[in-house]
Amino acid sequence: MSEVKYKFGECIGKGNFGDVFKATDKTTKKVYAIKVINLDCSEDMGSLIQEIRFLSLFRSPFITRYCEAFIDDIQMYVVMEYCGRGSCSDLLRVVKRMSETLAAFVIRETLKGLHYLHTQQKVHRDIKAANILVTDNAEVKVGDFGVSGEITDTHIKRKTFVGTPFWMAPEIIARKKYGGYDERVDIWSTGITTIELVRGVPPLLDQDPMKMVFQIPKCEPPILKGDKYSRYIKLFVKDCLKMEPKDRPTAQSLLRHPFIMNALFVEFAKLVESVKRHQTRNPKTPKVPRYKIPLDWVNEDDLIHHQKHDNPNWDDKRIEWDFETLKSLRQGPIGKQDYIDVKSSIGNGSNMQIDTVGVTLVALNSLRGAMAKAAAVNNNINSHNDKTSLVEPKSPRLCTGEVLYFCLQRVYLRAKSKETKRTVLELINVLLQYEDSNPGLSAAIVEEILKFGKQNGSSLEDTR
Ligand SMILES: Nc1ncnc2c1ncn2[C@@H]1O[C@H](COP(=O)(O)OP(=O)(O)OP(=O)(O)O)[C@@H](O)[C@H]1O
Repeated sequence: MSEVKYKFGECIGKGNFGDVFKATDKTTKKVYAIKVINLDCSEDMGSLIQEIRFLSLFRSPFITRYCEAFIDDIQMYVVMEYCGRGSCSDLLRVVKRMSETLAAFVIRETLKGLHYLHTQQKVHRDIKAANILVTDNAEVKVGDFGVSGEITDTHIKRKTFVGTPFWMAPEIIARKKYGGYDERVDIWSTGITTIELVRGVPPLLDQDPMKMVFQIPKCEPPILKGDKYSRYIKLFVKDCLKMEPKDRPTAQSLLRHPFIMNALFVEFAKLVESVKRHQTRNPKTPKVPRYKIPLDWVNEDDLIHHQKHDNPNWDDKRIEWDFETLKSLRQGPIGKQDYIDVKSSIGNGSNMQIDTVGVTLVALNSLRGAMAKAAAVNNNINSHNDKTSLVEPKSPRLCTGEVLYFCLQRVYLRAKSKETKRTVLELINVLLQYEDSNPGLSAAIVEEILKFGKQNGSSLEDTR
């Protein structure tokens, strides 16, 4: 373990690839944000570091600066400019939704950042409120460009469930059909982010992300409906969300859009101030990082949070699940239609090339592969008349193991926070990977739950 020039403070965010920490340069005392990415394999690290070096040459007041990157063990540390107010998604957590003038300001600055990136031949690929950062002085900066995208191009990310597809342009999902994609994917995501800012959530957030992946390239683009929105914002969203990428305006031309003319810095600065006051009155408990960093790199005051993930008895009392949806989920046994939906959404993916979506092609393939293997194993067991097997291989519905993934998808929908959703996706991913090499685990879990249900049916009432 090497000496580092930074002292790590609290964990301020958790992304798909790792945690973000506030950190201080021990000599200059300057504060930075450091993204810690768990790479799990070393071969891609060199090219990632190269990429960060390249990105660190970028200079624009509308993008967060990359300062440097280093590696320790299997983790890469990306040192970035610190944006003290976090992301626009953090702001939305407090204010729920933004007025059109506020959203116009955020989008204007985002478009300036995108214009800069596009002139540098860089496509962001992941524009969403969570990647639009805000400084203490109410400056808005595009963050997280490059890093996530570059990881996408390595096998690290392809093995993993990443993000959610709600902001994703159709051509990223159906690359073959569109013959690739370019910077205009960022214009699509800007349209979705505009809706997210004024409504608090992107369109179709209540949908199953697995189904979304297949629907985005097929369905009509989302529109911003309702009398409370001006025709300018509706038109702006419509212009960004053109199915055909060549019909979308460039970032530069969108800067002259009538909606953008509404942008008011003063309003936004007031909002940032009021959120700051709110956060001072209700300080956030620092997040417990997912990945360990060497404890002697950590500031003493923050040690406790870094150590929590080592403590299996750590009891975080936050209620993470949307129990309101419990009733609708309990309306009776899951219908056949539900099963078919799951199957058909998996089946529809076969002719699509999927990249950085909530459910990757690899994950879907491994689900299919794992299930095929599990079915084969079960068939084999049954053909040998092994009476202990509960699996009906010729069942017209899902095989036993698939039920687990179906249920986990529903659990995903019930999770309230983004972080919990991610954890559920990770769980699905871990199961899929294990299932791939050792078919039968998912079926065994479902069988045990079914057995338990049969034996203890009445005691399975609401035990929450
Ligand atoms: N430079 C920064 N300054 C201050 N806070 C930051 C900075 N970068 C990220 N954060 C905080 O960390 C959170 C998580 O960021 P991160 O980029 O890891 O996640 P994400 O964008 O949600 O997911 P992904 O891994 O797909 O990029 C942000 O929402 C923000 O609150």
